[in-house]
Amino acid sequence: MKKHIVVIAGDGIGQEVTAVGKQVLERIAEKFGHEFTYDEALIGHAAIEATGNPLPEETITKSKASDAILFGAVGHPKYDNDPSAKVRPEQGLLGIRKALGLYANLRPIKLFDELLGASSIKPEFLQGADILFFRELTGDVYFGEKGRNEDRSTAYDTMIYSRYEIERIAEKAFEAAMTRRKKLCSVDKANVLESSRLWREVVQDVAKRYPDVEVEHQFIDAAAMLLIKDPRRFDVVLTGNLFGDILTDEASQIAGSMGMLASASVGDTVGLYEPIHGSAHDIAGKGVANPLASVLSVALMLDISFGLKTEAETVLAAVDNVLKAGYRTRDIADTNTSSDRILGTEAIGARLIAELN
Ligand SMILES: NC(=O)C1=CN([C@@H]2O[C@H](COP(=O)(O)OP(=O)(O)OC[C@H]3O[C@@H](n4cnc5c(N)ncnc54)[C@H](O)[C@@H]3O)[C@@H](O)[C@H]2O)C=CC1
Ligand SMILES: CC(C)CC(=O)C(=O)O
Ligand SMILES: [Mg+2]
Repeated sequence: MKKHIVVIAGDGIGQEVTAVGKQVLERIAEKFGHEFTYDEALIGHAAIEATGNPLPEETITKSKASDAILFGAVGHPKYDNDPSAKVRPEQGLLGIRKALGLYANLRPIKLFDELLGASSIKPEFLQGADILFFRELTGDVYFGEKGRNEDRSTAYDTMIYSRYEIERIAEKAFEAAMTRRKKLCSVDKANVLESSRLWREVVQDVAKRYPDVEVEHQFIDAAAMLLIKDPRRFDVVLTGNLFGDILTDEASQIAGSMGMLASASVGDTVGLYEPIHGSAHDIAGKGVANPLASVLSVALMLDISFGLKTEAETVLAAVDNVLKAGYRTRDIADTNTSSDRILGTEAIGARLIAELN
């Protein structure tokens, strides 16, 4: 199979983990006789430095012409600590999602058995947890009108959703629930927010077309609590952009670490595959970042964009085997991990490649 992949590594650990993700793609192509070609594109802080723009036009053009995108992360402390910055790396990521119509962000939360001890949640509440988040990605407060009043002493961001935006992501989530345990939890704040009341209304309407799916509605505050109290009660979780962003960082603790959660951003055009984490300034450049979220994002790309199920399963099995052999990056190490098994980003990448031989 011939495929063209654009690699947008971005900032901080985005560079480090995406290098491993790309190596896995290259190894899979070699092993299964596929012809994958690659191009690189700029985004975020790296793009601002080079062009003044967090999302250069060329990045959009290259992305639209590709079969899939492997994305790393954006972000730089310079902007995080400067509230008045006019351009920000994060605009690059929000911009590419909008430009490519990537309205559905699928975030699977699956605990590898070997990582039961890595989570801060007690193992007896975790075993068997398997959740698929559908986070809406191109609407909500991230894209609504925002601004300041004249003397800049008041600021606003608008939480806004249209029926159409809610309906299309809800349909995707219900379709997924039909292939899983047929349970769907929609998360909103309909007791307070008008946009959430529309959200709930539309989800209830879509639910009528899926009578086999057991639907529940939870408010975001309670959902955040239930996720940690009893993660196994959830199958598919459907929610908006902001709530999904927050809940899935929380859910990373079910899988052991932010470095374990992959995602697929899909919609109208080409799919973009990205770890859920950011550029992690605190560990960037130290060679210790966990690249498995990028590798698991590659598995999602092989499966969803290319339909290469065996290849995707081969990647998952390689990750599982590396973990079974006891290798860990330090974020997923626990008291039972011997120090010679705690590896850096490149070294665990090399173990994975060896596993794929
Ligand atoms: N998708 C993206 O590009 C995102 C970008 N950001 C940006 O990233 C920058 C840092 O933001 P934070 O709030 O610190 O979020 P973050 O996700 O970068 O890091 C949060 C915590 O998780 C750890 N972590 C994250 N990924 C890891 C990995 N692969 N291996 C080991 N540990 C990992 C970090 O060391 C940090 O302690 C900011 O500029 C922010 O705007 C934040 C979230 C998502
Ligand atoms: C720029 C942010 C919205 C990125 C983020 O935190 C995410 O998509 O999870
Ligand atoms: Mg986030």
